Amino acid sequence: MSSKLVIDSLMKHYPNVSRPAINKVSITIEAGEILALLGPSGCGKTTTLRSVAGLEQPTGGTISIDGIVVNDPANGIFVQPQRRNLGMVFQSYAVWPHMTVRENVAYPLLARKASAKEIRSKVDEALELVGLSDYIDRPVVALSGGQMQRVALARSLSYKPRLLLLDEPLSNLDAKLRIRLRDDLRKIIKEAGVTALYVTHDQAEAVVLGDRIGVMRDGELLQIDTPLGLYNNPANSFIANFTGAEAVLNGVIEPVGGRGVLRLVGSDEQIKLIDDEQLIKARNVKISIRPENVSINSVTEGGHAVAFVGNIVDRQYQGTQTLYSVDLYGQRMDILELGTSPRFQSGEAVKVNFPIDNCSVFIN
Ligand SMILES: Nc1ncnc2c1ncn2[C@@H]1O[C@H](COP(=O)(O)OP(=O)(O)OP(=O)(O)O)[C@@H](O)[C@H]1O
Repeated sequence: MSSKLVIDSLMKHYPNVSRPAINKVSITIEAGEILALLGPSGCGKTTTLRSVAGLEQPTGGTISIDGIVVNDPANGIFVQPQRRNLGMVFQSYAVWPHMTVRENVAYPLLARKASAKEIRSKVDEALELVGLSDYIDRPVVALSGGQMQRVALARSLSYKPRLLLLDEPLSNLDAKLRIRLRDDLRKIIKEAGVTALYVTHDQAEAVVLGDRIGVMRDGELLQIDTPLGLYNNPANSFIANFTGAEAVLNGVIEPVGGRGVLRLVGSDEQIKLIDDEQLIKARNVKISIRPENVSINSVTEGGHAVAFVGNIVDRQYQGTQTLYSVDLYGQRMDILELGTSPRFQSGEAVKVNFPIDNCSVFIN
């Protein structure tokens, strides 16, 4: 059974620290949904997760699980962690080293006084879910890091928690394992049908795992949206940047008949028309573009709706792709081209095809 989690105006003030670690954070996670909480180190994501777990006492706001309030400091309500029926997986492999895989996964069921028959079937089911059925009698210390995290996950899911909380569970794994377990994790969580809160500073993890992503900075929740929404309509330049839009160019908007014409500083070419009044009023704006959304062509190739001529100043061959640094009217932008053979040289003039629908415009 999965549950709905509602976090409302949550606050956490640590004693003797002026800025709150979390500041009026409100998030609703629907039953069966995976919400990834993304943000740089120190933004307050772990504090939010630990508050939901009951391991941290928030100083304001409320948390409720399936309509039952578990935290409400203003009214003296605090439900102990063990009474919240949550599953947790952390960065460190929290497994019992002296036990086998079976004993580890059975542990929370024993603590809940389940019958031997029930324990057997639930352990089998949880290990099947994480793909470790063949390792059931192995001591956990004889497993790889990735397998230990699968044990930790199976142990957290075996007793069918109402919510699964995961705090950077892939951070200690090497790159290849991290990607494999990342891809499997979503399938496992969805198959278990459990509501999940997943904390990470890795945007790729958030995108692959989350049904929605919440982005935090300095204790505040800046935006919450689907991965597609977040990537294509970031609310501000911090989010655009944090989710990988590396090129930020200076733009200017000229008002024409109630609308605004967006141009790149130094160029006469119209990029697009703008209707946002605040942007038109600001005039000087930032245009953020993802390197992978821009394409480049030889200057001799055919036209494109909005194309600028730029010069390649540098290129970095990355094996499966090449990252070009291009000068555009005195501004630098990165452009990424997939493929194992770079097509352009440093110093070459190229046509830069501007992704009109995929550029975000922000006030300076
Ligand atoms: N016990 C504490 N006392 C005082 N300040 C704390 C305490 N624990 C955390 N903080 C502060 O609260 C803020 C949020 O910390 P938190 O651990 O939630 O961030 P985070 O986004 O999870 O970062 P990381 O990814 O590095 O764990 C930080 O500024 C941190 O320094």
